[in-house]
Amino acid sequence: MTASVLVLNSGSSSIKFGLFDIAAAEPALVCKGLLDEHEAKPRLVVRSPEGGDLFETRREASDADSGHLFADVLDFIEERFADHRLRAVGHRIVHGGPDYSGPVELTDDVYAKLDALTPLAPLHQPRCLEPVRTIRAIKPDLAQIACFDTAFHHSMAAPASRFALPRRYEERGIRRYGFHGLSFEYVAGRLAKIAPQLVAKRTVIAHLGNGASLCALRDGRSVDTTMGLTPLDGLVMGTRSGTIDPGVLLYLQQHENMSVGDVQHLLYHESGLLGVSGISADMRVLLASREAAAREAVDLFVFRTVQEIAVMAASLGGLDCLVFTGGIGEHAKEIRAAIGEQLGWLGVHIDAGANDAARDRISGGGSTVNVFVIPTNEELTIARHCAAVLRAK
Ligand SMILES: Nc1ncnc2c1ncn2[C@@H]1O[C@H](COP(=O)(O)OP(=O)(O)O)[C@@H](O)[C@H]1O
Ligand SMILES: CC(=O)OP(=O)(O)O
Ligand SMILES: [Mg+2]
Repeated sequence: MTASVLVLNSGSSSIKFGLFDIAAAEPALVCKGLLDEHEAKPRLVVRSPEGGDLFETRREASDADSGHLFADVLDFIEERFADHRLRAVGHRIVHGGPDYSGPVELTDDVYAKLDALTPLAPLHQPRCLEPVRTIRAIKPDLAQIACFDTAFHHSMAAPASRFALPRRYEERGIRRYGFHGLSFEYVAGRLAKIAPQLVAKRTVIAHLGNGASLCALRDGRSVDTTMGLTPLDGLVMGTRSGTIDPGVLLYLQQHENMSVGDVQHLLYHESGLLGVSGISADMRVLLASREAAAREAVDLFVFRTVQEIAVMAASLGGLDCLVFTGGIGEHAKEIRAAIGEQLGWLGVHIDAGANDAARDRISGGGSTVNVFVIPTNEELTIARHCAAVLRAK
């Protein structure tokens, strides 16, 4: 029997999963898939590592909570990969709060602590935790392991981690945590393989997806990031505002008759690319649109990303390396080109041909900053953590 782990990656716009063989030191992908809840009949798709179709099923909307779809995934794996022994399910958990700087087994106590962090990631935490409960109900003896978006940033110290609030709030855990850590960890590892001479250099990784954030790294460790207590801070995102004058929130509540819940909904679900364009949260749609408002939303996304890259460079005292990742970072060459153009003053020069090809290094000869595109792999990071936890058991 081959030992394997199932990895679930619940993001704000997608639920991805992967089955990994963990017999060797490096986990090997056996199959991957997607739970697509956006269509009328939610769909489960499973593919081979090369992308070939292995399995697809749809559920009637009335019968389509993701619990049922997770049960379908487990059934499929048991049937199709009968020679595998599933040792654990690894979960991407967005918020780990102050307590977790590494992966941890999901006991009832841990689950309760993570559930209590829901107000700090209302868009994500319930989606991350729901499959834990479903799988516990179906397979109570199967180990489940939490891997946190926040863990990679535990190396971040004051002043980067601090808000300018009275200190008693920091004592209660109100500080900057940062997210997308599983992605930053993977990309930093890949960069160390592709360009080992750059590990000690001043690096910014731009994870630009539906959620988006930057990480400033020194010696491969996070020293600053654009997200804070919640994944609402920093860059413009699909439906999230990113950094906003806190006075706006007070004004909306005091003078626009909005409740706290209304403001939360506005900032998490109605803002960002969707709010500014009035068209879509999807960068592909905006880039293809001829509407002025679509262009303006894209311009604001680029402008804020450029500004924050400069902020990260200030935290590092300069910039030697810039890496693009995430759905937009990996696929939207127009966005990379626009960001590169506006960062010329910082020594960034992106080669147009290399940018089109989008493989590894995309900086031109005259660039003092090494620019890369590195596709992220949060699932593999989780599989590695799970394998390490199981080995230590
Ligand atoms: N070819 C592409 N061109 C431009 N944007 C793209 C392309 N492919 C994906 N994207 C964008 O990537 C974003 C989703 O990023 P992704 O990292 O997959 O999301 P999530 O944060 O849910 O994991 C969407 O805005 C989507 O439009
Ligand atoms: C933390 C976060 O924003 O995640 P995602 O990009 O999956 O929305
Ligand atoms: Mg994501």
